[in-house]
Amino acid sequence: MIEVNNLVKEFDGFRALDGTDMHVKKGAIYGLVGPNGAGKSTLIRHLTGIYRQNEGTVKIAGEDVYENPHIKEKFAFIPDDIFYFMQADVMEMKRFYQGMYPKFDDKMFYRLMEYFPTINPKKSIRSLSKGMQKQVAFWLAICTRPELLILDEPVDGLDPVMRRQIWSIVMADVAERDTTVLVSSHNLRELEDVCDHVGIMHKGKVIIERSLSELQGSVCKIQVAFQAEMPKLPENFDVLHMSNTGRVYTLIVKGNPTEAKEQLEKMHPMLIDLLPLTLEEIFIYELGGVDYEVKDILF
Ligand SMILES: Nc1ncnc2c1ncn2[C@@H]1O[C@H](COP(=O)(O)OP(=O)(O)OP(=O)(O)O)[C@@H](O)[C@H]1O
Repeated sequence: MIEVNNLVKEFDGFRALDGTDMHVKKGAIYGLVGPNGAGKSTLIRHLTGIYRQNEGTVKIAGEDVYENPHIKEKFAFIPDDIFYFMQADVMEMKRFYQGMYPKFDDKMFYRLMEYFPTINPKKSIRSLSKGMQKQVAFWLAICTRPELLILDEPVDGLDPVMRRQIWSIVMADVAERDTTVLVSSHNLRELEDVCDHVGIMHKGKVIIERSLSELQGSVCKIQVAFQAEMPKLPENFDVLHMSNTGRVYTLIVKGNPTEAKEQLEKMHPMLIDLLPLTLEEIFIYELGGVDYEVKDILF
């Protein structure tokens, strides 16, 4: 559904995107993550046709995006800072969307109304809170029946109940219509629950692009305790991080979790346990700690 190849974007000689590649399959829920300034928003602005690239290609459903009005009917975009005609109310915005999106589903609009009980559709958007304005953005976006939903920090500013509500509406749409979702977020905990693919951006490049299960199968956390001191680990053991509380050591190891555990078992530990790694832990260890120095990427 999305094909980005060797994308370069320069601002006054600075390469915000430096040969970015990204591939998102139809029906995927793809989480785009990366530290501040990695280039996520710049990449999204190319996908939504706002920026023209210096080099490379940006395609949605096989078509070039820039200056292609036809492609805009296929996707809905919810940016971090939503733009509305502030004097307009929700009903007026709905009419505006209906004019722009031929597939706008009026019945769905009224069906979804019950999910947004605090929003009075006759009140001007200006008088709604920031979180409520975001709810309206989702409400209208889903009704456009997009093939692709592009979300930049989508649930920022929403309360926990509404976050869950919004995700359940999006997931239902994905299940029913095979919608593709690209979501950029810093909230890794939330992405972990909804995404099936992840792209990690760093310094203008997508440095890792994998299914979540592959990613979780390529680094592991092992807790291990030995009778005496910690023995020397095998030569091929690629330890990204090690900490201990007394004799219990916690190792973050690169590679296949089962194989890593089997190797340690040969050293006759008193205790050994394979623990799941969260996406947040993978992100931090893959990018080499809080300074985000990429030093241990072997993929
Ligand atoms: N219009 C612009 N003019 C000049 N530099 C820009 C412009 N837009 C982005 N940049 C630079 O490009 C780099 C990438 O910015 P971008 O906003 O894409 O990052 P991001 O990954 O979305 O960051 P964040 O997580 O903080 O939102 C940054 O160094 C930023 O300063």
